[in-house]
Amino acid sequence: MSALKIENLDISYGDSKVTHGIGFDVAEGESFALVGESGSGKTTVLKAIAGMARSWTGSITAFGHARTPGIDRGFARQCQMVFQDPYGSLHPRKTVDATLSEPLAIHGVGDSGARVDEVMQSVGLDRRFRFRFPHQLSGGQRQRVAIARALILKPKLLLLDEPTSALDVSVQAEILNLLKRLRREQGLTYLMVTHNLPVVSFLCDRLAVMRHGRVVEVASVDQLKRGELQDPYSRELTRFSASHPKT
Ligand SMILES: Nc1ncnc2c1ncn2[C@@H]1O[C@H](COP(=O)(O)OP(=O)(O)OP(=O)(O)O)[C@@H](O)[C@H]1O
Repeated sequence: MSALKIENLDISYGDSKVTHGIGFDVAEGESFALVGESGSGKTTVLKAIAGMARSWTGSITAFGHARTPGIDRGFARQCQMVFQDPYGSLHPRKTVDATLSEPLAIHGVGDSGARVDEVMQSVGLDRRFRFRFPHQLSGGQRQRVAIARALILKPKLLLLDEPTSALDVSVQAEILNLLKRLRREQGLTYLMVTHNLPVVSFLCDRLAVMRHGRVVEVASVDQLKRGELQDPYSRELTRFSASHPKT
């Protein structure tokens, strides 16, 4: 079974159609990147999968569960999103404990104290941060909280929207290593939007290249590293990519 299957996905904002017939499959345990030009619709695809796009047609299926438009709690248990800016995505007046307990309460999961402890430990957040507010944390700690919140319901699939681009360079490597370890330890599947091809090489197995709202090529990261992408735009995009990040 695929972890995620996207078929013929057209997403619109008002009268404006942003994506055209998007389709790709992500295997269970795979880390898959969406790359491509700015404005090509990468984040919009993640938002549609996460239930944050109002108007779309086509199909979005995670672990055999077809998403229904709007709130779909069954889908949310399987699939959670981590946003680019951990400061903007965390509620300024909620402590780490409140942020992490909330999804458990919404989904009626008991024993939140133990689960909050467990997830904080898994993302490397010290217990003394539990009752701090976002402004009392560093950028890297805030992104760990955002990742912990995404993991609290034990989803199998994480949607990662530029998860390190808002962070200081020295912190980016820490978060990338954390994501790599979490995937290995918890058997997670990732769908990640990024502009950073070395990050793709470091964390992903395959990639789809998007342009003008369409997927122009799906390739393996090995093909990317060997310079074997076929589509002219993909080749142009990857010309400047080189090595792995030093993590
Ligand atoms: N809320 C919105 N309302 C209307 N149009 C939007 C909205 N969000 C995005 N768009 C438009 O949809 C298109 C795709 O945007 P999207 O953010 O998905 O692109 P992207 O590939 O992720 O770009 P980037 O790499 O710069 O983040 C753009 O033309 C953008 O202007």
